Amino acid sequence: MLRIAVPNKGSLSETAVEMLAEAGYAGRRDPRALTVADPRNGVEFFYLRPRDIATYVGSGALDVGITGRDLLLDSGSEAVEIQPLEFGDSTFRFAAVPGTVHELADLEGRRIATSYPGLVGAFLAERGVTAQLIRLDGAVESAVRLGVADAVADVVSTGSTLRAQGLEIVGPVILESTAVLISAKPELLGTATLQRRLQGVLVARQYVLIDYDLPRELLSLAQAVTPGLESPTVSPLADPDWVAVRAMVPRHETNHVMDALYDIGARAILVTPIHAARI
Ligand SMILES: Nc1ncnc2c1ncn2[C@@H]1O[C@H](COP(=O)(O)OP(=O)(O)OP(=O)(O)O)[C@@H](O)[C@H]1O
Ligand SMILES: O=P(O)(O)OC[C@H]1O[C@H](OP(=O)(O)OP(=O)(O)O)[C@H](O)[C@@H]1O
Ligand SMILES: [Mg+2]
Repeated sequence: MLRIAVPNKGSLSETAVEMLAEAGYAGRRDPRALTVADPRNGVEFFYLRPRDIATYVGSGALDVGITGRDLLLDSGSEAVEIQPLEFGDSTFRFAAVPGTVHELADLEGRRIATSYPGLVGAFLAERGVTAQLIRLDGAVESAVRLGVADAVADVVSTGSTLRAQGLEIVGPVILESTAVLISAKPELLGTATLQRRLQGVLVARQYVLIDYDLPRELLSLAQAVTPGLESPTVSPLADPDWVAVRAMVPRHETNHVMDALYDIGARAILVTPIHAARI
């Protein structure tokens, strides 16, 4: 049984659980359950705090896990990132009251509040900056106004939490984070299947199938617009001068592609979602 750690709360939890369901795995019937066995798929799920997942996976107690890149690096765990999962994107930044900090060097000797002291400490040490890290559990943006820190280092998504506390982003990007699959033993039996299934979910989310009919003589023009992954499927129609074409297209390009195909001379252009994929 492959033992898989899944975030039980927080920003990453809902999408992680959805992705696993789309990948055909069993989920929790009881939302408070801490474990779910899925013998048919040869896996067992452990629902854990996202911050703890890298620790469990790094120690070998669990085989793979879903967590944030920032949380992985902060933990100092032995686990490594084996696949980005294309959700839970965030940036990790310093912030301070406008006019007080202009560049990284201005943080020298200052107090920086953060829930990610491992990540921030390593970043500062690599750049030769010595600061006092104030470790807080959350709502770190309040720390400056309340006088326990001179700056903060935290997850930024829209930036509205920072602004509401009278702070602005300062200094370099500490990290671009995203949800990732992590493991300390990626060669373990079953990990590759999990990865392929999750990749299938990503492909199904990113691509659609496009079908259209086309005068045969225009095929090379249309093929340039819809090259597909390998190459498009081209099938004969009853009318020997026409062909039917099928290809995968990035979802966000769908309408541009349909316009371009129509202009070339394609007709009966149909788009359908991909339910599941194994590439
Ligand atoms: N808007 C966001 N706020 C916080 N974390 C986010 C956000 N968007 C993505 N993330 C990612 O989610 C992970 C943090 O999740 P975690 O569950 O620890 O904190 P949380 O979502 O703030 O939940 P809570 O603070 O309620 O426990 C990090 O990897 C972080 O980069
Ligand atoms: O840039 P924004 O879109 O405002 O989002 C970022 C904020 O959201 C998170 O806080 P959360 O609500 O999880 O509270 P916490 O600080 O207690 O973790 C994060 O820690 C930032 O404070
Ligand atoms: Mg939070």
